[in-house]
Amino acid sequence: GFGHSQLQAPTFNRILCTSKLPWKPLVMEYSAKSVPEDDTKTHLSSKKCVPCSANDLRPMNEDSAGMLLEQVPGWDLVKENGQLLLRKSWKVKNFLKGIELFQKIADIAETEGHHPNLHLENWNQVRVEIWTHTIGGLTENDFILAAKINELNLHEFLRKAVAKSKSS
Ligand SMILES: C[C@H](O)[C@H](O)[C@H]1CNC2=NC(N)=NC(=O)C2=N1
Repeated sequence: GFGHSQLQAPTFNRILCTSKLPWKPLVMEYSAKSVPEDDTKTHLSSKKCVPCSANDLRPMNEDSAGMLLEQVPGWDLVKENGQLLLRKSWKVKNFLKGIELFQKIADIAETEGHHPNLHLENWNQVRVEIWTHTIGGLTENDFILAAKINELNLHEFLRKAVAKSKSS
């Protein structure tokens, strides 16, 4: 087996917040067009990703991301090289289950037109990272995709849930 430490983010990544922690936003408004203002009560998983064009999307700030993070349990908010992203890890039963999980996630991504980075390492460690590449940051699209991935029934794929890192 392997220890939890191997599943944690590399040290140069700063985990800002996990969705299990309560988030106390200092700023109660979403930034600019990252999140439509009249739309904040609709559950993310029932929304649709919008096309990502740098013209009308701006990356959301940490406070906004922290608020939306509450709606995507198990996802971490990570800052990497000054850029925010969403990350979630699972330990799958075997390599092929990892590939099958990728296919399920890919189906969602293709339907939404929004795509995560998929990692399968050390035969059974799956890590999914999501951000909006076109703008180099997080938009509501990323949280919508994370919420839809959360709706997958992963029972047949998982060995057991990967423990979250204890530090934050
Ligand atoms: C037009 C279309 O929305 C873009 O090409 C999409 C496709 N999927 C994408 N996925 C992600 N994660 N970020 C993007 O910027 C992105 N761009």
